[in-house]
Amino acid sequence: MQIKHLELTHFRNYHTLSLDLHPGLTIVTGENAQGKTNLLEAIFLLSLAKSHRTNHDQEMIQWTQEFAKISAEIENNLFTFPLEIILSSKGKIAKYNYIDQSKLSQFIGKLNVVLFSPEDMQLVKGSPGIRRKFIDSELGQFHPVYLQKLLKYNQILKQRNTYLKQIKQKNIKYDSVYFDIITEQLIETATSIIHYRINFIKELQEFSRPLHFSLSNQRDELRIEYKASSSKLDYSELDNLKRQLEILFNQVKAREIDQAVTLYGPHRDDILFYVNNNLAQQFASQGQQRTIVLSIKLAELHLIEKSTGEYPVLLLDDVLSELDDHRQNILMEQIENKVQTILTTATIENINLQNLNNSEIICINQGTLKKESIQNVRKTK
Ligand SMILES: Nc1ncnc2c1ncn2[C@@H]1O[C@H](COP(=O)(O)OP(=O)(O)OP(=O)(O)O)[C@@H](O)[C@H]1O
Repeated sequence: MQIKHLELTHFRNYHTLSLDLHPGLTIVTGENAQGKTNLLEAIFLLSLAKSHRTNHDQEMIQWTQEFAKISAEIENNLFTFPLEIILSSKGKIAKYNYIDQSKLSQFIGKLNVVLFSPEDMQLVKGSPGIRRKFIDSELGQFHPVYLQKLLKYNQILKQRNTYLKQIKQKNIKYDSVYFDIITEQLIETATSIIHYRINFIKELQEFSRPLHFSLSNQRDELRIEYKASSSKLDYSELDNLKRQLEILFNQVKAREIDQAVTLYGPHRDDILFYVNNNLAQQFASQGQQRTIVLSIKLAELHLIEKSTGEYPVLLLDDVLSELDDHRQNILMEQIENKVQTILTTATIENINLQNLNNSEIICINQGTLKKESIQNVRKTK
């Protein structure tokens, strides 16, 4: 899958932009605050209908403008199609093939991307919420049904927590029949979310393990585990997961009413990373965290290819120059001639340009782009 053409109107510091994209590697370089990340953010938005760095769509509209528009021509194995997102004070319009998609879940994943940005370093040592967000957005991209289930789970969870609060505040009388019904609905949806997540983690582990091993110079073995919110749940026994959840919810009912919150479920699960059987959350160095995240991101490329039959577009925001030559080489081997990649960097000083042939360099200055041939840049380097 690749982006053939991208157009931006009033998007952050781009007043207008019209750009044909190279099918291989594009290196976007420029000083700080010139619009490199903004460009990747626009592409990410076309994939997941939301930004990777803000929850406020209005922030992406160019100051003093009424709307922002991002459109692109995408090519997959079968055909070429247009995607478009318009942001305004009235909300967000997402179009596939020029037709408004009233449900964003129908739009999400038409373009598949994998993004690796400096914030992803939080994946290993940050809060569990960051890891859940990661799993949700990756699964959501190629399993629209997962997104619907997640949406439903969050609605029921909110409804259940509101009910628990109302009981605690004595605003309403406890109705055990009603409470059992919403609990049952919550368990039903939780069961399928956990199934999806565990299968995803298994596949992620399968693909990332050999990548991690070679990235770490055959030194480190990576293991990824999906961790249940309660030690009473055994996720290796998936066949009776629903029953396990029913027993647990029954046991903690009184405590939940007392604390006015839903104590267990996928909204409190986590992912654990182990390197050579040591918990990475506790001990991994900056370099080891980077290697874990890189192997996960590369594994995702293969996972998406396995699931959709095509490699996604890879977006690397300011991460390549932090990698040593060995890791840069493995990354290049993985993407070469098969994954359209757009990477940003403030300087190309630390980037090994010698083996980069199927690529293009774009120099960016205050939202204005200029293409340079790799041979020219190599000469001046
Ligand atoms: N809504 C907006 N309207 C206009 N300009 C904006 C808007 N939002 C952000 N900007 C501008 O975009 C620029 C930042 O762009 P971006 O985050 O892409 O930088 P960058 O080139 O990736 O820099 P760095 O290398 O520091 O990460 C800043 O100059 C900022 O003022």
